[in-house]
Amino acid sequence: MQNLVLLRHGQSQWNLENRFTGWTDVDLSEQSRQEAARAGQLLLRHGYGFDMAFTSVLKRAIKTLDIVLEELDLCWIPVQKSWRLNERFYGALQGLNKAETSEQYGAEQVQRWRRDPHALPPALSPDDPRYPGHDPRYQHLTARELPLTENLSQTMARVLPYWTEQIIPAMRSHQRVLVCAHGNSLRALVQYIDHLTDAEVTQLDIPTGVPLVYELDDDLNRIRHFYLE
Ligand SMILES: O=C(O)[C@H](O)COP(=O)(O)O
Repeated sequence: MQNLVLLRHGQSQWNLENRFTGWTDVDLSEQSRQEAARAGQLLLRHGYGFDMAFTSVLKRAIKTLDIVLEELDLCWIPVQKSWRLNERFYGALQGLNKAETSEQYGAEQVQRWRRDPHALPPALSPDDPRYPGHDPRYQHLTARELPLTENLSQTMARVLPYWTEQIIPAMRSHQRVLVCAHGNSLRALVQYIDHLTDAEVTQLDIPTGVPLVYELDDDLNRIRHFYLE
């Protein structure tokens, strides 16, 4: 048996301000540093150790991971960063306040954009300053890979190659793995690992800063999973 730990970054400044974030590279809030430290302490107390970690190219996940590794005294382990673990790209909603958007479009529509795995938020145009093609960290991406908007099933489609080509091989070579990512990139991963239906994933919310432990058999099938308390 082996463990895999998934962790959503601590509260970001825009989680706090209730704004759609997506690929916007906002920082952690003050509170989240404590959340991340607590996640690290919990992992330490329950005896979890790691040989390698994976995260996105967004600072709220990177900094959360740094704080967790600091608590575990594991700052030295290899950390691999990829855009494929980024938050779901929220298109033209990025930056908007979620409550104000509900007032404008109706709560039901906004809930569909947020949770329905096939609902596409309004798209950006490539000349929008929020388009990731303007950001040097995404320069190696093809035009097809650069999103204008994304639903959860598209997020899953770009997370899965990373899962099968990087994370699974690390676990197959018995590396103990920590993945620090985002609410929706983790929802996509959990839908895949747990074989959730679209109806089930619509109900799924992953809390910030709480380690989600998967116990996997030798074929990396899920035995059980639980949040560390
Ligand atoms: O990108 C965001 O706004 C959040 O990280 C996730 O938001 P959601 O819960 O509205 O999907």
